[in-house]
Amino acid sequence: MKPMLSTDLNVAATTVEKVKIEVKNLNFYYGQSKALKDINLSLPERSVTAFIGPSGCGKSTLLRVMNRIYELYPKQSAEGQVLLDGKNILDRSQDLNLLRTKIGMVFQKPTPFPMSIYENIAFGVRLYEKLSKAEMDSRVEQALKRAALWNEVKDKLNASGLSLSGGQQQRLCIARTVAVKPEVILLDEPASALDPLSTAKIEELIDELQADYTIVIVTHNMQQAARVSRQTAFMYLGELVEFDRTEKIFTSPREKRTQDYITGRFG
Ligand SMILES: Nc1ncnc2c1ncn2[C@@H]1O[C@H](COP(=O)(O)OP(=O)(O)OP(=O)(O)O)[C@@H](O)[C@H]1O
Repeated sequence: MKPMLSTDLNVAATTVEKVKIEVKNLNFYYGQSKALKDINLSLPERSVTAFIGPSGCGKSTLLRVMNRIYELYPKQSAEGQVLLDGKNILDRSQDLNLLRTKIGMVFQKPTPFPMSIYENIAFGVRLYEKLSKAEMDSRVEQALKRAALWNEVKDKLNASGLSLSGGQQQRLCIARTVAVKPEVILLDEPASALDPLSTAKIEELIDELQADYTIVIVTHNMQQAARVSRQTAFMYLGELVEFDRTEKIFTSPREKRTQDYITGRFG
């Protein structure tokens, strides 16, 4: 357990709390092009952290490093460390399957599998655990309840996941992520394709989930960052410009570039 120090620039909290993810001297490359420049930040456990900044500043790249999804693509590489509970997940000896059970990810566009609502959830669980039918039924129900979708789908668990509305599909994807019992949930603009009502539901859900999970959200929407997160990282041109408590970032940021961005002067 590593305490956060309130004197450090990259520290969001003033109280001592457990750091879940610590990014150290992280650089990221798409081929020759450097997309992340010496990023350092510590994310506290069981709270929501938002990444904000203008298009192309590296928010999604930073999120994608956190579960090594970039490794699926040739010519993408990371240098430095991302420590999950003190262990470097970028270390090749780390088991990728185990990592993916610990760190789940939800994408901008809802991506249900072309299978039933029930199977959308059971499929991922089966990859990692052998459960009886009753146990699986219970896991599916719990996950759907957690994602605030149970009441809407409990009578049609055999219907296709694709038959749901966009907002319901996104909650199904969150249920699918929650069902494998991760420790961290990465959300890449999870509400940007949704209407205001569905967006509000997703935000409520994020608020509830932070009691049990460490959540990182990339968002273009500054009001959303202000509503859902406890700490916010402002990025610009691949650099982490400022990281602090969300209230501080939005009311009295330390850096002029942050001030200019949050007041809409660029971006
Ligand atoms: N697959 C890729 N190949 C090459 N360069 C890429 C690739 N994906 C992203 N980049 C570049 O890396 C930089 C950071 O992109 P990234 O998608 O992380 O930004 P972002 O802040 O999430 O942007 P947005 O808000 O528009 O999604 C940009 O300059 C982008 O052009």
